[in-house]
Amino acid sequence: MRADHSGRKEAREEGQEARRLLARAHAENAFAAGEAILEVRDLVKHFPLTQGILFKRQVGAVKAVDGVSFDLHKGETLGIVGESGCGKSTVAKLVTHLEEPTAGTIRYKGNDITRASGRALKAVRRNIQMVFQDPYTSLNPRMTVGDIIGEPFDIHPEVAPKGDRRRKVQELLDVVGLNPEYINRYPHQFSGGQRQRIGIARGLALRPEIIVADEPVSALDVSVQAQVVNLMERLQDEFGLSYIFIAHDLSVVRHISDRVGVMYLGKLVEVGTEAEIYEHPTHPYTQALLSAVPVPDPEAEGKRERIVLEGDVPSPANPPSGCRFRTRCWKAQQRCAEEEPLLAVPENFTDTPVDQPQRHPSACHFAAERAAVVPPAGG
Ligand SMILES: Nc1ncnc2c1ncn2[C@@H]1O[C@H](COP(=O)(O)OP(=O)(O)OP(=O)(O)O)[C@@H](O)[C@H]1O
Repeated sequence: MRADHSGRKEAREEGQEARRLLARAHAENAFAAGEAILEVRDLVKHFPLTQGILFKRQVGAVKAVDGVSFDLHKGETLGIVGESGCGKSTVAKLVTHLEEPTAGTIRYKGNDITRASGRALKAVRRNIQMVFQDPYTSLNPRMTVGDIIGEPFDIHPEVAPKGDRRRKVQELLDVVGLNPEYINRYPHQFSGGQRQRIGIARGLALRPEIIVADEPVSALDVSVQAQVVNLMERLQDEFGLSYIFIAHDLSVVRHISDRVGVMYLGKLVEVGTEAEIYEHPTHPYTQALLSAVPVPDPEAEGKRERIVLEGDVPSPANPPSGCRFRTRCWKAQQRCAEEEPLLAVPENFTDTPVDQPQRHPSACHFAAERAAVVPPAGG
């Protein structure tokens, strides 16, 4: 019995290794084909947990991001979704170099920028810009809109020489749909949506190639959210931008994203195209998240089954062994506690034709489709 068990375990480990290699080869191919503008591999950020006042000693670590890999392609929007505390903002800060990773690599156009410093870091910061969540607190209330939008030019005067700045800022105001004559106004004179437009104009000032938007519309009224998302889509087309769009709201992410990554406790658990994730999710966590999205049609709402997750999200300082989602998962078995599922095409879909939407990376030993959890797009 025992020999049989260890034999199966060995076979499983071999299978896992093969899938790990395949996943890596696939990622490398994608880059070799010149598709990826940004490659993130095995990114880790652990924040030390310390105790003591005079003599601080480390007693553990918050595993905010724990082995995240993805590619971002030119002109693409990659949405990242997940509950509060799953590590989305930390991923954003790592990609934009506001935090230094504990491990892993970030490559921009083939160059390793993980620990870039000096000139290289300046160039990275110019090309990868961030738009923040809260337009009410992220803009300095004492600065005029012109100074806020033009501030990046102080660090990169080559983009806009002093005499040219006012015109450049007015152009940017126009591009984001604000009156260029508002250049001398202060943030409090604008609505939430207008303030987020100012934040976007500032993000665009240096003509970046990538914008990382961390919950850019979460603080706005629903009616204003759509306007800002539409503006971002228009700017993407106009300037050939690539976006990493972070949000906890699955409906907002669906609207703008080409691909979506679902995060849970510091890891990506499922990645796929918008249709793969929303219409053919195979990870139980994604299915639970989607089942909680409100459906506008009361009849459809009445018919669908809502998955209620039990328990709270475990602490990222002490995540469960094996699959991190297992403590809240209705499918969990012994294997889930012993063996961490990889983010790859699940075993039971490896024979599925490649063009089938259910065949996409999902980190679950028991990945399976679950029908009709969300309304069709636009429904
Ligand atoms: N500077 C820090 N020091 C210690 N722990 C941190 C720090 N920044 C984030 N964390 C922790 O890391 C985990 C992930 O946080 P993060 O803000 O990335 O999550 P999130 O998914 O963006 O959530 P939210 O939407 O609430 O911002 C959380 O448990 C958080 O408390």
